[in-house]
Amino acid sequence: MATSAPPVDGRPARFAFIQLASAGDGTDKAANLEHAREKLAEAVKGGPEGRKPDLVVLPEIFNSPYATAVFRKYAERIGWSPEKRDTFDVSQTQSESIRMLSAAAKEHGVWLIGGSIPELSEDDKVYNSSPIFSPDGKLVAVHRKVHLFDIDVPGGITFKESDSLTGGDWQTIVETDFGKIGVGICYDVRFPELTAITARKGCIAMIYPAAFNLTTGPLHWELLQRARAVDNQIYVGMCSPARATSGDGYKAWGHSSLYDPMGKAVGELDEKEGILYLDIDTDVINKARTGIPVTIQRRFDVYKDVSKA
Ligand SMILES: O=C(O)CCC(=O)C(=O)O
Repeated sequence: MATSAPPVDGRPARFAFIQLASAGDGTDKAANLEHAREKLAEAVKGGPEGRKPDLVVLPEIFNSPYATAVFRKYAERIGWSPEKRDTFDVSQTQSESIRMLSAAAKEHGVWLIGGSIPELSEDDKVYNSSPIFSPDGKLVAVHRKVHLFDIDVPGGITFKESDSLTGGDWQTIVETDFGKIGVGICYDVRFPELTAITARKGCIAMIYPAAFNLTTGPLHWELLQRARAVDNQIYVGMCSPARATSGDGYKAWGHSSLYDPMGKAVGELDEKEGILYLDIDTDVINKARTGIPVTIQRRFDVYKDVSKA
């Protein structure tokens, strides 16, 4: 039996989370895209230290209002599927958001988790989808939010994504030059199995474009990220939109943040628009796994099949 966890593959890297404000009231898609394009150009400059990030992340549903009634209206046909992973040609997509994001990733030479956008599928369903680009502008993956945000907290918040969205049915892992990264979207963070499997497949981080609210944000936003990070001894981060300061639309919690494998905050924003730079290091993962060796102490003989429990 192994006495220490095998080291993870990867190298130190820098992330930039863009806590984006909607342009105006959020209803003007062209303005939202233009604002995101400008903020991407700002993020790659690397802030006061001038250190360019390896990976830039945008928030959940950044090109449309976050409202079930309008997802279909804003939805775009991307045309990517896991079967087309090696052959997908971004110049053929009908999606203007994908074209803008691909061009930005290529122009700036960065990995890009392009937040999420409403996607219209070939069979006319609408998904909440996160496109991921390599530094040459290739669309390497699209994560469709697996777990839909259907909740009803009396006196708090009621939201039912399944009114207009369908849940995705694949897990998303991207192989970058600094390590494997898992991607989920917002409510997906509440399902520890997705993160556990991602970590066991060798990921160094799990990143969620997200948009928590003012009921569950203060209670669970930080807790869920730290729990996923400590359980799996990886980095876990969520990138939120900035909180809208006017109007009666969705009010996001903000507080984009990243936690390390020991549960320590690498960085966190408040609720306002901003760019968060975050440095990660695989040594931190390896040290955590050597010191607290849960990765090699698991008892799958006792909890063989969690789905049947
Ligand atoms: O899980 C939560 O409390 C919030 C989730 C959410 O806002 C979302 O999935 O968009």
